Amino acid sequence: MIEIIDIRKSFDDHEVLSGISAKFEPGDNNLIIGGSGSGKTTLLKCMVGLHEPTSGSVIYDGRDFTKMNFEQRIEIRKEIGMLFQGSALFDSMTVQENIMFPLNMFTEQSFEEKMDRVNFCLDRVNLKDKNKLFPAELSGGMKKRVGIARAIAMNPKYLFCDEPNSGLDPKTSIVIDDLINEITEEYKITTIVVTHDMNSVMGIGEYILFLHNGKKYWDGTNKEIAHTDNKELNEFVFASKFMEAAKEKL
Ligand SMILES: Nc1ncnc2c1ncn2[C@@H]1O[C@H](COP(=O)(O)OP(=O)(O)OP(=O)(O)O)[C@@H](O)[C@H]1O
Repeated sequence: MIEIIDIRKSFDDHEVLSGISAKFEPGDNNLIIGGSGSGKTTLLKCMVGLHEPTSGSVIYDGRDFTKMNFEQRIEIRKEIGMLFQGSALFDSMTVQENIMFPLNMFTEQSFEEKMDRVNFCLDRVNLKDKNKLFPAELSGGMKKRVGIARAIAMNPKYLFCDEPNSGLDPKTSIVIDDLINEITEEYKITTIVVTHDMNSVMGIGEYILFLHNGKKYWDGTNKEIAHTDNKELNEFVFASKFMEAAKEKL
């Protein structure tokens, strides 16, 4: 479980996160949603240590990450998998080398052990035998799947995904959502997904944290979201005529 307590973040005098608290449970797809500039990516970066919060705490299963020094944080970093926006694969490396990268960085495993893990992860994301391809030879959806394979290579307890569906067609987006959902349940990972994709919200949002202007405006489940009277959330989720009409049936 990851708990964030009263997270604040300012850049110069501009406060972009104003006291966010939430609990993200293992085995659940935890989604952070909100309009552009609402602070989603900044919150995610504060959680993994890419930004230091101005104040507040990030607790990983009882361990206060915010109080740790660089060395102490390494242990938690090893337990974190990240799927970055745009997949962030190394273009000069093959699929296999990309997935092996964290194993080379963080483990003392033999080459055979690492190969076993690479092949297991590739199989898990339905990319068996694609080891030798380079990122330029993959479709957008395949790149995301390689990104997921790399993110789970270290068998993470925590998985962070920053807009996993950006740039994908609706059908491929659902494939990626389903994969994240399956992996989360199967390995009881505490998964946190930053998204603006309404299909994801409705499809896999077991816990949804809605940010607006750097503040927590609402949290709840995808079942509850259609029945909220929160004005800002309604305007965000049901902005399109299609979603407005769909709401009646939810
Ligand atoms: N490194 C930075 N320095 C200064 N301001 C920043 C920095 N990073 C983010 N911001 C500001 O913080 C606010 C929140 O940005 P953030 O990227 O977290 O929003 P977001 O909800 O992820 O947006 P989007 O959906 O467009 O990616 C914005 O006003 C942005 O300009």
